[in-house]
Amino acid sequence: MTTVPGIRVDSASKRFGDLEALAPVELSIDAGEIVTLIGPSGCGKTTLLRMIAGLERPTGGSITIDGSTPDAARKAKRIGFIPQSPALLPWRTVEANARLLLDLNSSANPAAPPDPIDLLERVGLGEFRQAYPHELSGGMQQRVGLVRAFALGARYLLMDEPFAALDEITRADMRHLLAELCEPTGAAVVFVTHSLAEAVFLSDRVAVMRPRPGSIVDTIDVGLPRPRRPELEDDPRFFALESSLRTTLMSGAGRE
Ligand SMILES: Nc1ncnc2c1ncn2[C@@H]1O[C@H](COP(=O)(O)OP(=O)(O)OP(=O)(O)O)[C@@H](O)[C@H]1O
Repeated sequence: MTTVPGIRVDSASKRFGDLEALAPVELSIDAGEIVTLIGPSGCGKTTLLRMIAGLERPTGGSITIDGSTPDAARKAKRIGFIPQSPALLPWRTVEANARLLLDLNSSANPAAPPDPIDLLERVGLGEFRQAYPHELSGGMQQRVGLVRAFALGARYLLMDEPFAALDEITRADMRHLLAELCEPTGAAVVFVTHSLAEAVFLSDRVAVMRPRPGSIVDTIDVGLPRPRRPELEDDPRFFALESSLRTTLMSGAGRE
């Protein structure tokens, strides 16, 4: 059997009753690529992400991950899903929360996943291993959420506005941290956001969406070298890309 590597969204569409949430969408994401979905509220970003995660079934078309169904990919631990709120278990310590997905998925991942303790050190939470979630700030909790997802060693990480609830400064720290974590693991990321800065800083490509019905109107190649460092946000190329993405977003929403 030939395996098609990466995430392939082939004319996938979604209806909720009478509502056409997503018109047929085409999207290909290669191994190791970081792709952002951006667009106004209600354009179907979460719906598309949930279909890729196998949490919603497309009404039409198909989605494959390394040649298998999203459901099979999730069961094989190829996919990690990171929601807006990290939903840590209050009765488990930081370290036990970081290990949670490993504990729930007893069969070993074929690719040796990174050690959660090392990851906690890398994200600056080494001293908080024995703390409980209520003792942490929102940004620290989301860092535990990232560690928990990366510790699973999944090849594909699907993130639904993971930093939306954080203040601007913490949010910037988090995107810098995420970019750093992605490099050694080589994980591909599909990242949903409303933030132009997050889209430009993190992505290899940005898929711009519009609503009624949800669709991808343009895909922008960011073309900046990786690894991305925080200084990039002072680079004129960063501002130029942010501005061009804003224009595409406004015209996609019919506001030009
Ligand atoms: N389970 C559901 N049942 C019915 N309608 C739904 C369901 N999930 C989403 N929708 C509808 O589908 C459309 C797309 O929703 P979705 O949450 O994917 O948009 P979004 O782009 O992620 O929005 P936001 O940026 O506000 O999170 C919306 O009109 C929404 O009301």
